[in-house]
Amino acid sequence: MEAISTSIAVGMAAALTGFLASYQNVFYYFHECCRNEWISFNKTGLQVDLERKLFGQHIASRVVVKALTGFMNNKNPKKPLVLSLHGWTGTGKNFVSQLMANNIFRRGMESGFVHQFVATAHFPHASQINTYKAQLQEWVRGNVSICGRSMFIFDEMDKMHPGLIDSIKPFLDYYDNLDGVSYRQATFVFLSNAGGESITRVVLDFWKAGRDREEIQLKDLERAMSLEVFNNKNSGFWHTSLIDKNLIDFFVPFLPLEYRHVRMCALAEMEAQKMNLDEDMANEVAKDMIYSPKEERVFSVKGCKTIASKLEYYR
Ligand SMILES: Nc1ncnc2c1ncn2[C@@H]1O[C@H](COP(=O)(O)OP(=O)(O)OP(=O)(O)O)[C@@H](O)[C@H]1O
Repeated sequence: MEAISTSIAVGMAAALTGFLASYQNVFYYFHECCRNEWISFNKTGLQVDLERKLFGQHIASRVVVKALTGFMNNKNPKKPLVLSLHGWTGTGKNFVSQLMANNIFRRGMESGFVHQFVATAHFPHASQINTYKAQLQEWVRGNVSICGRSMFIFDEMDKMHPGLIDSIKPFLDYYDNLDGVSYRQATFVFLSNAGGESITRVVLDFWKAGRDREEIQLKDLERAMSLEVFNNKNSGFWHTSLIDKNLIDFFVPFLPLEYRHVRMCALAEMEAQKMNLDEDMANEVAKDMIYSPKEERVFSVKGCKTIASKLEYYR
């Protein structure tokens, strides 16, 4: 009798465990959690997105795919992935961050594991730097302890207070863990306009020499770009040892966009807004943008920014 009741109890416990496990699976199917169902890198998806949606950025596309593939496939990275995206306004830095998030997190930028900071909006007052430092450190620590695969995007990095950049430095380093939290699976993406002038100079030289833009390689830009970032006294980077200490894994240059790219942006935006594709309107929009330098007028000063609002006007 006793044996029967024991086996019934064991059976019930097993059934309950099974029920709880499947309940948990159903729960996590609908509620985002730090598991593979919600976070997994889709390399092909990223490649396709970059090929189809990102215009004129052959180097950035290549570097981003390479960096993420290596990092996401490594079960035991030695440090978090740190990408620094540089270039003129409107050339696609935020856009690429979104494409990255979309191909790692099922909820993309809406994911609770993707965190975006904008220097001027989130940390506007230099006098409150100590409060910001403490808040930022706690925010990063808290979120990484919930999910190691968290992604942090820092926009306007060049406007960020040097002290604030310094305060996140330990998270980017090769530490096994800090106070019991390991940051090695996390991704940090820094966006800035620093380096934009140097990048433009190199692209202009290629253009003047009649060379194909696609011939430009990362090495053609890297040196000029890092010199500008280093020497720019207004840039937050200048004060810090992020670059000094090799904490940035990849510099990702964004090239200034030309008329043909702006045109493609206009067509893409029409598609996004479910409008009929109108080549003439795309030409008009592209023609109305301002191009620099003064004599050559090759590069759109605002890149593809403001295209969406311009379309409203032409409709
Ligand atoms: N290279 C590009 N290819 C396709 N679309 C682009 C590209 N660059 C910009 N766009 C479009 O323009 C919009 C604005 O660009 P985005 O915000 O990515 O620029 P940014 O480089 O981050 O600029 P900023 O330095 O001012 O923040 C994007 O949402 C996208 O729709």
